[in-house]
Amino acid sequence: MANSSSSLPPLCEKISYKSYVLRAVDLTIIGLFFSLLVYRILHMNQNDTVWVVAFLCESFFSFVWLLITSIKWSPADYKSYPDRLDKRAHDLPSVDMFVTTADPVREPPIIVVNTVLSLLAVNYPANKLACYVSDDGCSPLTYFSLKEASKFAKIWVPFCKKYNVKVRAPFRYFLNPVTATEDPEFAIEWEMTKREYDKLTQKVEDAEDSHWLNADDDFEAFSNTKPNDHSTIVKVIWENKGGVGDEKEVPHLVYISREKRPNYLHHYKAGAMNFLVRVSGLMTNAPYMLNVDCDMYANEADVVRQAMCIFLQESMNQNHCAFVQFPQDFYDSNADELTVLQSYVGRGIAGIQGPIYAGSGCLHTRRVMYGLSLDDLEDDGSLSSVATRKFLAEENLVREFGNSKEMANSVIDALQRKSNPQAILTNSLEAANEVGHCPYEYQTSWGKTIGWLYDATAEDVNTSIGIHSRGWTSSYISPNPPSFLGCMPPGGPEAILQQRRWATGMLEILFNKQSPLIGMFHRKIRFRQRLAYLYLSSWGLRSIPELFYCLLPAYSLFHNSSLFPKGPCLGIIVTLVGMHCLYTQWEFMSLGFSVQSCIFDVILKLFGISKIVFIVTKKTMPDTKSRSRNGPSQQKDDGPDPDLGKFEFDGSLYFFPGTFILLVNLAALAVFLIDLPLSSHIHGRSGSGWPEACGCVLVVMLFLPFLKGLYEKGKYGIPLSTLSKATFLAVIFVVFSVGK
Ligand SMILES: O=c1ccn([C@@H]2O[C@H](COP(=O)(O)OP(=O)(O)O[C@H]3O[C@H](CO)[C@@H](O)[C@H](O)[C@H]3O)[C@@H](O)[C@H]2O)c(=O)[nH]1
Ligand SMILES: [Mn+2]
Repeated sequence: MANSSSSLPPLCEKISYKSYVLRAVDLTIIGLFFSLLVYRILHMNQNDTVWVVAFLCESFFSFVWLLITSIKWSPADYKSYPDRLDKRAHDLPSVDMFVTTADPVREPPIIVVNTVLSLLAVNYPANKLACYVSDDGCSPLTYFSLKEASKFAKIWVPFCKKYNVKVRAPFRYFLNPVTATEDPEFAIEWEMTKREYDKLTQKVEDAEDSHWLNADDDFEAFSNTKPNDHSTIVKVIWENKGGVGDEKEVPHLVYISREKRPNYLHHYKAGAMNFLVRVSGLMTNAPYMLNVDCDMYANEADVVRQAMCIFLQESMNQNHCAFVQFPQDFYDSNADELTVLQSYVGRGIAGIQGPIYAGSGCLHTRRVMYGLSLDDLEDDGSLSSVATRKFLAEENLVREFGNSKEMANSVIDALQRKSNPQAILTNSLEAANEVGHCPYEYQTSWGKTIGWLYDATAEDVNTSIGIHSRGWTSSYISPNPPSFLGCMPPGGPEAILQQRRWATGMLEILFNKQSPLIGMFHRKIRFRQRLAYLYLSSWGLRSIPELFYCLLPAYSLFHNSSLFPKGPCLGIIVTLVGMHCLYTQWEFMSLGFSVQSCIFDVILKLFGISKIVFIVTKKTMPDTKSRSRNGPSQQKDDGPDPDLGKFEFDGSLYFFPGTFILLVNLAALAVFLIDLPLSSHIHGRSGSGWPEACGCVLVVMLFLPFLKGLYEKGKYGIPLSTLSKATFLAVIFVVFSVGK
């Protein structure tokens, strides 16, 4: 492992992005919020309900801004130097790589195949890697595709290593044709590899509607199964037995699907992750575990080495890093908001106790996942005597990790940092099946204190709090080019469904036993880290004051009451809004995004809160095959897709609040403009006026995609049913606000 001589240059460096200008801006905004609140309190008795509601909303926004300022105060991340790794570490630690998939329709197997291939081909000793795919869909098609992929891997992996290919997901790699200047030997191999990849995609495509299933014994396990009703399936697709030539370059590949029965809780992805942890523990028991969603391929061959730079360096510094998180980047452009959020908020949190685990693109340490606290370790990283007694006693092992002797042994090895992988993977098949049974976790600590935690749909943030609460830190590295790329649903129903799942999942955390609200001052989580979790978990709640605030300007116009301060104090709110807009614009633009993209941000946040199940988001990929058939000459002139980034609507209730807000504000503006010539005579100084009208204009601008949706047709237009319901409610709203 790492050699501790300190004369060598470090494997990684912490980079601080502290900026006094940004701090000043953040503090000024807090100051403005504060003045506004004071003004509202001083004038409370001269104004009516609007004033009180505005005061409440603004108090909430001020609090959120306080949290944001605390988060962004000292941003940092790590830069790693993978080139230095070979000199430092003679024997790199092994890594188990996990991929989760759940639905062969929403997550087409060819996407899973590409992710798996990109992992099998990473730049790391093949005998130190193993790839496990968990399939919650129990799909023979996925299994078949992976089998075919493992054959192609014997061509693909050596090809990538020979030519030092950067992007090792074939569907991305083959987007760029070979250029004429390339070495002829390379060109021939490129053509050959591409042909094989095309064959693979063809086979996967054809398999969708063929009936080979019954003919092949290997698929027997899948007969008469339903995704939510079947026994455990564990299949070693490819075992790296050392061997010679190309074969020894391909790491192990294992397909697993845990038992499911309709009357058992399966805990979605977290349940799948815990099964992955157990099966890999039985088979290879690597000290590190990389996990990605099935659409997140490794975009950079050195990913694992980059993370190792942190782990191996940290262990020398006694810095106790539990996991290394890469940012979630996307190859389709539906995720601008998320990218911006990660860049500022992500790095901010990374500078406190370490980034929050984001569910994908992360390397975890197995020991930490087995529930260890920082206190359980001696300085040299071995278990303390108290921890040894606590964790390694046989009855404890059974109680915590379940009733499997093999599992208990593998846990002991892992906690004591002895890797002891199985000489022959298939020897562990029986034990692996056993730990996949529905009742296996019953009354154990899986999902409670061990592994991925269960009591929230946002299992990532929840698990992350658990780790930070035990005193561990984590590290964030965001190399350029990005290490992992995934896909995001386009703006519209799919995106809102996803955001709603996130919002509710995080809200569950606010109220579960790990809540950042309770126990603010005990446990080993740092205070500002807790504030960061509070910011994230209360994210969904923000929609309520935001919704009210969007209706206030219109209400005040109808009701002729003033919403904003009068006279020079109006300057407070103008500066506040102006500064905030400019600031957000700057954040987006400095990362190279357009102005429009930040508008989606606001809109997507305005939607519902209720309990929700984990509906897997739909994944799509660019069509490499049709491109290649057109020949390289036509590749470049694919103009920009005119529908790209357009907002889609459907008849669901999600679009109702947005449409309603838009209509109310448009109506208020219309009334204001008609009334304008008269109003100066009728209304006194206390009523509403231009500032409130400007407020309405601002709201309409925020809802620009909805405004466009009023005119567009088809899926880009707001459906008539939503429109009529929203109109109906808007009329009631107008009558109510005028009448009082
Ligand atoms: O019952 C389930 C449901 C989902 N998944 C897998 O979980 C992953 C994430 O699901 P996806 O629908 O892509 O959700 P996203 O919203 O895109 O995922 C983000 O948010 C999730 C939490 O809400 C995290 O788990 C993810 O890692 C994070 O990328 C996918 O690989 C799924 O196959 C399962 O294995 N079993
Ligand atoms: Mn996803």
